[in-house]
This record gives sequence, C-alpha cells and structure tokens, in this order.
Amino acid sequence: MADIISGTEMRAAILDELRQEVEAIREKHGTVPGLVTILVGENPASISYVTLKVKTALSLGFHEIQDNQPADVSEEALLALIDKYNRDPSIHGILVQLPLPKHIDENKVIYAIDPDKDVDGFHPVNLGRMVIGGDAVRFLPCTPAGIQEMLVRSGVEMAGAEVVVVGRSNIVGKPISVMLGQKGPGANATVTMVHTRTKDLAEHCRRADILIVAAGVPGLVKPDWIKPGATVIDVGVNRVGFNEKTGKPILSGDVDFAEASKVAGKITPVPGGVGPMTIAMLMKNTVRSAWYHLGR
Ligand SMILES: Nc1nc2c(c(=O)[nH]1)N[C@@H](CN(C=O)c1ccc(C(=O)N[C@@H](CCC(=O)O)C(=O)O)cc1)CN2
Repeated sequence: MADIISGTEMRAAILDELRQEVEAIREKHGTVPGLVTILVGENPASISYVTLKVKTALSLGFHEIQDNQPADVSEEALLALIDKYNRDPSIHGILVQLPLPKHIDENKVIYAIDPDKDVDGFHPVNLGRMVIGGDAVRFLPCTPAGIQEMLVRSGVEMAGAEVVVVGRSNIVGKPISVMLGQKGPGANATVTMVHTRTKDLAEHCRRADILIVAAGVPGLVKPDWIKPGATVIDVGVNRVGFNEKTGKPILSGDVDFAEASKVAGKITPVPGGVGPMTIAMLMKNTVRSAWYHLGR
C-alpha cells in the first residue's frame, strides 16, 4: 500500500514555522502581516475556502480584513476596492477569491492587483518572474507551491524524474509544469503537460514517476494508468454530493484513491492533501510580502 502524503500534517508544520516569523516581524517592526480576502457572491465552495483562509490568517496573528461583496457588484466597484487596498500600507497581501461572476473580467481584476501584494501569484508580472526562476521569483502560485513543498518534504527525488501533469489551467497545470522543470533544488524534472484531449492520455500517465492530476474530473485516473511505485499528487477537489448527516459536501479527487493506493508508492488524499497546502502557501506568501514591504 502507498504511503500517504498528508497535507494536513505538513500544513501544521508550516504554520508553526510561520508563527515564529510573524513574531519576528512584530518584534522587529511593531506590526504584523496584513491580508485582505475579497469574496464576491455566495458560491458555497468559495465561501468555505475563504473562511478557511480567514481562520488560518487569524490563527497566525495576521491583520485580516474579510471584504465580502454582493454577486452583482460592478467590475468598476471591484477595481476601485482593489485600488484602495493597493494603497493601504497595513495590507501586504490582496486575495480575490476565484471564480468571479461572469459579468466581471477575471483578468482585469488580477491585473489590477499591485504585483508586490499579489500573494496568489496570478499577476503576469509574478508569473513572468516564476518563469525566469531563481532570484527573480517573488510569489509562486499557492497550489503549485504547495505541491512542490509536499514533494520536497516527502523526500521525493525530482531531479531527472519523469513528471506528467494532467491539466493546463493557469492556476495549477501551467505553473507547476514550469516550476518542476526549472533548474535548482526541488526541480530539474522532465515534465510533460497533458490534458483531457491528449491522445493516449493513459499511456502518458503510465510513464510518470510523479503524476500530478489537476483536471477537475472525478476519478479520471484509473489504477492501471499508474506506474507501480510512482508518486501520485491529486489536485482535484470535486464536490460529488452532499452528506445530510454531517451537513458537509462529499469530496472526491481526480484519482480513484482506494485502487490507486494499491499501485502507487506515495499518494495524496482528498480531502487532506493538496488543499490544506494551498492555504499554507498563501500564508507563507503573505509573510514574505510583509518582509518585503517592511524593507527586510
Ligand atoms: N484566489 C484564488 N482562488 C482560487 C484558488 C486560489 O489559489 N486562489 N484555488 C482554488 C480554491 N482554493 C483556494 O482558494 C482551495 C481549494 C481547496 C482547499 C482545501 O483546503 N480543500 C480541503 C477541503 C475543503 C472543503 O471542505 O471543501 C481539502 O482538500 O482537504 C483550499 C483552497 C480555486 N480558487
């Protein structure tokens, strides 16, 4: 049976490390990292992610502003709000929860965030810095950064490994493909990015020493798509039903976890895998941003 890579346990360790940094910032500068989370509308998944982010930020002692806007807020009003936080010196990180309602141009909103406060790492300036790599990097997108951190902390050898990434989103597939193919520690892999329209998708997956699945299709990857002993990172957090007893959604990954565990060497669960790491990395980026703004 595969070893389970627990994002929940790793998140706890990372948050402990960050708590010490928050203390160091407080002692040195008499202030704390400031994060604003902007939520538009009432998408249940977004509400639950933002609630987790706010709770985590407060548990670390951040200055946290939760700015909720109605679903029909105008694009203009949202851009004005971002401008306000861009100019607020107590705020080091601005997060706009995605997806946004259809009448708002997501790219316009992302571009409006000051790249030096873009703790999501979605602004083209930060994506460009990520592609350049090395010292140019400022904020890595949170889910890919969480995946890389999980691999490093689990002792998975990436240098020379065959990595197959299923999915080509701007949030996960594209950035993680670049990051793991970079020169440097926790990288140097040979990366293939595929998607649900790739011919012989299963065949590509079978070559992977590290298989990263971010397609948003529940149960897409079957056990016979996995090379025996491979590391499988399941990024899918799909809501496939609702548990009336617990009052919580039923979550399923993009990988058939029970069967895949019999073939893989290491595997991440859903829930409790990549998701918690996404939030830990957001906190890490916000602490990093505070250091930058305070002139470390
Ligand atoms: N502005 C952003 N929007 C979105 C991002 C993002 O990084 N920035 N990523 C996703 C959603 N996401 C973060 O916002 C996210 C997804 C999942 C989790 C998580 O902890 N999942 C838990 C289960 C939680 C549940 O009950 O639903 C788990 O996997 O264990 C955190 C954050 C899209 N939007």
